[in-house]
Amino acid sequence: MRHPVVMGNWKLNGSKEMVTNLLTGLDAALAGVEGVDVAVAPPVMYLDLAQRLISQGNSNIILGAQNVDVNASGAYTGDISPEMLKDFGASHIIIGHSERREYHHESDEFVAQKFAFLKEHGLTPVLCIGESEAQNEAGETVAVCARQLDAVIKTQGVEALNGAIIAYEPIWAIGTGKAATAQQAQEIHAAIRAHIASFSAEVAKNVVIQYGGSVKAGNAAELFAMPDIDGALVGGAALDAEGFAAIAKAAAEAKK
Ligand SMILES: O=C(CO)COP(=O)(O)O
Repeated sequence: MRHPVVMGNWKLNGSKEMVTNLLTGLDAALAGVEGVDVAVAPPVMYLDLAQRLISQGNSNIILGAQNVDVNASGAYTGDISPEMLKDFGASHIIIGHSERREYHHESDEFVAQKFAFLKEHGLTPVLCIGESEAQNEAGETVAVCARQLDAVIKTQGVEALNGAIIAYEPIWAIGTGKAATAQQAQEIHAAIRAHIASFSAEVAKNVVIQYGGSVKAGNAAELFAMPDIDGALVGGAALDAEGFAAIAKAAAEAKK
């Protein structure tokens, strides 16, 4: 049975005060919650503070980050390495988010390089895939997701997906309040899993596939009721401790 993972992607939001309030509130709101891995990805500036707050709390919040670069050290101004993320206890690292693919022109190949680099350093890639509205309307959703996955599978082997997390995030659903319906998302998740199964049934059975895009406390339960939706990558709703904890609880409840 796959263990659900609910992760908050805080994007470019935060201050020392906000990080303190959010993590303190989340720790309290998650008291007694079991059966779901809960992770947060603050901006890297706040990893140190987040690590300290999490270690003082009682719930096992997993620390993550929103990006990694592809060099280990040296003359790469502005870059962040896997070992630096590890140094602050961050284990679950988001790569290939559509905002980075779009605003930073990250290609499938570059994202795959990041994937390999994270694995090499023992970190968990949270690989985002997903189609634009135009691609969706053109019926290209599954082909786009398969192409984004194949950049990893065909260069690193399908076993590279063992222990990694895939986040299916349709771009048209991100920050729009227009989430995919549970049925729509299930259909694509099943197709993604079937694509992976065409390489290895075992890997496909075990890989966690999160849904992301306007997940809220109000639609989480119906999404998690779907057999191939193993958790969520949450943006806006992850900035509220109670609301985010409610999403995590819905995952724990649905996957009992
Ligand atoms: O991009 C997302 C998570 O990575 C989803 O963002 P929203 O939950 O704000 O739609």
